[in-house]
Amino acid sequence: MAPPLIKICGLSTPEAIDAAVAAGATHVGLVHFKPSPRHVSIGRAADLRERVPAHVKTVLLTVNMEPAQTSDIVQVVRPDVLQLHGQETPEWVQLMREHSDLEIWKAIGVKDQASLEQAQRYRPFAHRLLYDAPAGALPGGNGLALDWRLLAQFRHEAEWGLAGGLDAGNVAEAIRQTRAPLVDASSGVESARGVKDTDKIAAFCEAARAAMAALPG
Ligand SMILES: O=C(O)c1ccccc1NCC(=O)[C@H](O)[C@H](O)COP(=O)(O)O
Repeated sequence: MAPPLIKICGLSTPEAIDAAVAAGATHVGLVHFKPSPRHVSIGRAADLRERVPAHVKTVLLTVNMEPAQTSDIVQVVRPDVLQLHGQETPEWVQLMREHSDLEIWKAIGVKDQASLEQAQRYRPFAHRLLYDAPAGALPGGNGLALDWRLLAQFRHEAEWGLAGGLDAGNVAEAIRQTRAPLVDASSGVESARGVKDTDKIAAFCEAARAAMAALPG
């Protein structure tokens, strides 16, 4: 079975990066979106990225940013993965794909079966679909869960991951129901909005690993 993939998103301090790496996260997420309490400037994102060891992937998250501007930022931050978390169209994702060597993830707000089916339009262009709750006050990072039953019933033909309202207390059940190969948490590993909590990060990673290891076959 493939090793479990665990992403901790919305990291904005060196201490939070270190906590996620020490806890065994496979991916760390940097949010570049000014309205977010987790926003990091390009300079800060580049500094934080320097701190991430080679075995952990850095995910840079943007929202509805023009491809040309995104390319400029990518050159400075040098992430491993670009996570598009807005209303970027499949054509937009295709353009990014054609003009960069990066792994590209498209976040999808899942509200019903139809939205899940619509999301498959991104399959030829995105390396991974990241299923999240529908947008709330922010496009993501709202601590809201989607209906996991939708993913459990779906026949996945793309690489994918589960985000939205996950924490140490519910991630095992989320994995049991959906068999998600990648789980992603932000709000659920914070002590206050935008403030990451070392113990919660460690507990989340531990619970996710144990649940993935316990999956049958
Ligand atoms: O975290 C933010 O503030 C944010 C802002 C705008 C777009 C996406 C954002 N976050 C994405 C994530 O942190 C996760 O990929 C995902 O949405 C899970 O968040 P949460 O429900 O808080 O665990």
